Amino acid sequence: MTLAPDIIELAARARADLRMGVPVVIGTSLVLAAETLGEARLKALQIAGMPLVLAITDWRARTLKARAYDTDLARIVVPADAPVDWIMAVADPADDLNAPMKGPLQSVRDGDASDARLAIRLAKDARLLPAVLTAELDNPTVYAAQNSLTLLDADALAKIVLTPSPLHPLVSARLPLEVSEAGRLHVFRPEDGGEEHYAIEIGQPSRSKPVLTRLHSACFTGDLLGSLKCDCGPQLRGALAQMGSEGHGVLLYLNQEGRGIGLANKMRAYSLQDQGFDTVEANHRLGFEDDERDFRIGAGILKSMGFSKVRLLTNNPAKLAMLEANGLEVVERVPLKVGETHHNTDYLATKAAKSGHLL
Ligand SMILES: Nc1nc2c(ncn2[C@@H]2O[C@H](COP(=O)(O)OP(=O)(O)OP(=O)(O)O)[C@@H](O)[C@H]2O)c(=O)[nH]1
Ligand SMILES: [Zn+2]
Repeated sequence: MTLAPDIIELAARARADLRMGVPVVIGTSLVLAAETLGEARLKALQIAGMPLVLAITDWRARTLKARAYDTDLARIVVPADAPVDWIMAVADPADDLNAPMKGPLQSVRDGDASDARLAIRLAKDARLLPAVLTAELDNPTVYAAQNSLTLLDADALAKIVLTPSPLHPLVSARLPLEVSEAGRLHVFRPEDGGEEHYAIEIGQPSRSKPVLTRLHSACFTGDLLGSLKCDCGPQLRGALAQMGSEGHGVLLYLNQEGRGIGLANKMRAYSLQDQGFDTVEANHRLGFEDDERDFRIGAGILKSMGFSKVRLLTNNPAKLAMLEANGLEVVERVPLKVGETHHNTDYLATKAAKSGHLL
């Protein structure tokens, strides 16, 4: 057996490289994340005379009024002498309102966008802004070897990126809680080096009856700091309290901070909200979908714990649909209306108007 890393391991390595500002090779493209691009590497590429393209999502392209010939993304031509600031101004909306955009931006029409699409997926998975600098390589294998870069086969990568990694129960231990002394915390670890997720089991819920369930997405600001901008903290404590008073339930704590964009990007979104954009518009200006979470992860954990029927504590119909589509029976939706403050009225109203949340 070979000791060489397989495609899942190479993808994990590539995510770490991109976060560090190290280039990776995907298919025939050299790729760097815009957010971590350094002046020295950009200069080296420019001196080598490599034509550079900045790939952004169609959401970001819409804000910048750039043509997205590749439907879900746009490949923007980078001027030969562009500094890092130019690239960041395209990638990051922080200064959109202050600094009028340089433009018009020219989009590439010819060629294949599939390497760029995979690169944006990896940048999102690395919780970076979805914007990547790319350059076409004549001989990707030799270039990667000469520069000690991670080399990913595009077809192999395409096969793994869209399916969530299998999760395995790692450890569980008794955890007495304020709401119930019969608490137990289970840790699940994915095979792809990504975030671990947790299940908090209260009591000993029967596996043959519907279990009171909450799929809670991590919210550092709401869960831990008592942020008034969202309703996450009260929802977390409310759900646990209800499980405690009924004597059993299961709360999945999914590490999908900021609806899957990560805390740094969520803070970027909060800055945009201070400029007057709502929660959905802020995600779009950053180049993200409204919601980047994958609820298949939650369905997988529930099934592996032996549950098949749930009473789901939520106001979000997308969670009901995703569980049903992934083999769980939702016998009841239990509303979870807690934590309204005068800071989050607009946030909750936007979720109802744009994300279909039930009031
Ligand atoms: N991107 C982004 N994420 C946010 C914002 N405010 C809160 N979040 C995140 O949104 C997620 C809220 O998740 P959940 O508690 O599962 O809520 P939900 O999808 O609204 O559904 P229910 O609470 O079940 O009704 C957490 O990951 C928060 O970090 C925001 O303005 N922008
Ligand atoms: Zn929150």
